[in-house]
Amino acid sequence: MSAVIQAANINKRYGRHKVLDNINLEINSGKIVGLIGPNGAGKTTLLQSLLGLGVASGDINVLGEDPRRARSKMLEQVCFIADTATLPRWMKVSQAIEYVAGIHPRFDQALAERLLTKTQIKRTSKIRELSKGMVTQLHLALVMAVDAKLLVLDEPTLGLDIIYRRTFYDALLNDYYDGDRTILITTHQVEEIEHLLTDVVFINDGKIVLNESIESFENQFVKLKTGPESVAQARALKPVSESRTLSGHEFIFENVPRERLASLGELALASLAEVFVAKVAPTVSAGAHEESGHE
Ligand SMILES: Nc1ncnc2c1ncn2[C@@H]1O[C@H](COP(=O)(O)OP(=O)(O)OP(=O)(O)O)[C@@H](O)[C@H]1O
Repeated sequence: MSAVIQAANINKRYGRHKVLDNINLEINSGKIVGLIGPNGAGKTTLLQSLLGLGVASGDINVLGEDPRRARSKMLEQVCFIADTATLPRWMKVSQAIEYVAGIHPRFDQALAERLLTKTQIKRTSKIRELSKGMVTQLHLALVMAVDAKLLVLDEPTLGLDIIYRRTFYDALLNDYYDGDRTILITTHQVEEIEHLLTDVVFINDGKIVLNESIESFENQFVKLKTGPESVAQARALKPVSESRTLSGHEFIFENVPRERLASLGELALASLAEVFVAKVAPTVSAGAHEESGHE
């Protein structure tokens, strides 16, 4: 397995604001990596730095090239869709397809057309006649039809309804991903990508706070559901978060052996969203703890 992205000591400032704070990241081929962080965490800035679209200090190597020196060569093997991507409004859908076919040697026009048949978009429509969600669908169809080694998606399903979001992620996994390609994806809708990721990276305030394969994530974190009788014992084992539910209490633990927890209640897998909230918003869970301490 070879490294597709290697980034070491990446730093970036806007004035006095440190937006990327000594980021180190390595992503191997065949991985589907979720880059997850709250608003303003630095996700887009990091993606842009990795693709040479923004200037950051540090060592960056993407598919064997330094994107700051050989950006066009690197981009031949990369497909990128930004959350702010636009298409010329006067163009017809058919013209947009022909345009990409003309500039991208690895574009599969028939595949793009096939993907569009899963939407309401007509080839004869002008871009300005499409809804916002349909423009995104068109973008995604164009991007997924490019045979790239690395696909970078920044909030790809923003503004899309749940039915199309599901269709898109199904297509990404079943039609696009071949086990060799690498996909780096940012989204706020963590629950929707959880099942397709091989690896997860949490970023907060410009720093990576978690970087694990899903397998090791599932070993590391566990959820305990318990009744009031075991709350004190559970708290003594230092959960990373605690919340009240209708039926009792739920705790998330990090690196606490399951044998120590099993007698306190029911154990379950902790979801990415639950751990994300626990790791990235500790003040919120501390508040929940205080509240539940009154009983
Ligand atoms: N051109 C700029 N000038 C000044 N500050 C910027 C600029 N671009 C981004 N920032 C700041 O850098 C930080 C990271 O922004 P970035 O867009 O990378 O976050 P993000 O994680 O992608 O957020 P979101 O999920 O809201 O899109 C934010 O605090 C933002 O205000």
